[in-house]
Amino acid sequence: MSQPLYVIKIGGNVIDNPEACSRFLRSFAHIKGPKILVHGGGKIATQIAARLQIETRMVEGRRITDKPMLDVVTMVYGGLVNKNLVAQLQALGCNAIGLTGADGGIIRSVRRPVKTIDYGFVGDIEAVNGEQIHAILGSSLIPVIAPLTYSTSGDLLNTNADTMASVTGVAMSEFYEVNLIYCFEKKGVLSDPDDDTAVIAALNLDSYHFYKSTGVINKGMIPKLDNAFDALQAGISKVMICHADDLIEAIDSEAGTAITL
Ligand SMILES: Nc1ncnc2c1ncn2[C@@H]1O[C@H](COP(=O)(O)OP(=O)(O)O)[C@@H](O)[C@H]1O
Ligand SMILES: CC(=O)N[C@@H](CCC(=O)OP(=O)(O)O)C(=O)O
Repeated sequence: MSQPLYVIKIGGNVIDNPEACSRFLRSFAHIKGPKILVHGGGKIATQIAARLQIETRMVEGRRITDKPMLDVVTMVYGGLVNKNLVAQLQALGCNAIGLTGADGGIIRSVRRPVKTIDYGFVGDIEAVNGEQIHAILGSSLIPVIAPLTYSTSGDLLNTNADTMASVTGVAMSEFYEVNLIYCFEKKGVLSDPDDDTAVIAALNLDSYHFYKSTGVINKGMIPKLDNAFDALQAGISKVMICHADDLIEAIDSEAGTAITL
């Protein structure tokens, strides 16, 4: 059996809370062996854009990214958020290296074609350079990946962080037994949105479709789960969705929601 690799995604609501973020990073630092952190930061991008008087428009959970917004997300994801996470991990003894999809050519995308909506500089992922990421991990570095990719025409493209984590995990399953864990600010996928303790311990495709049809699963959880099921269908060993405080317990299947086909 191949070696385990942990691909952990942390969402913007946790990153935006310094105490919650530092608790999460301490747990992340405890994970032994090869690991990758993929981060979001959507909430912070929205706040900084507002300070610059740039309006945020989201359609189906995706940010409309015109040139001024691309500049904001480049600065926020590739700079502010990524480098602060790297600095904090270094202080915890983790040799983290901050990367966008453009660095080392690790994740290439194509600008999303305009159908009814023009998303602007938003990328749909075309290729992940798993060999390159494997080589970085082989140097005992811990990649911290920002949700930006590059196109063959030289653009940086804004790319959903949940999707970045899923496709990165899939590419790495050629080399490792990949565990993909989505960490956010709730205890898992909930069967009652008003009850934070109503965690669904295991969610398969049938129960997902049921909860989606009743509206219990909605908004940002839908694309997150679509990414989770895509990852399982493409060969990832295990996918969990859990609270950022419960990362270690979720690795041991003692907290959060296990996603199964
Ligand atoms: N059934 C559900 N259980 C938990 N969260 C849900 C559910 N349905 C919708 N959500 C929403 O999904 C959000 C998570 O998606 P998103 O905001 O995209 O996450 P992230 O912070 O990781 O980017 C939660 O903040 C929650 O409001
Ligand atoms: C295209 C697109 O929508 N990109 C996302 C990337 C950040 C992200 O995914 O952040 P969270 O994980 O914190 O939501 C955005 O700009 O909001």
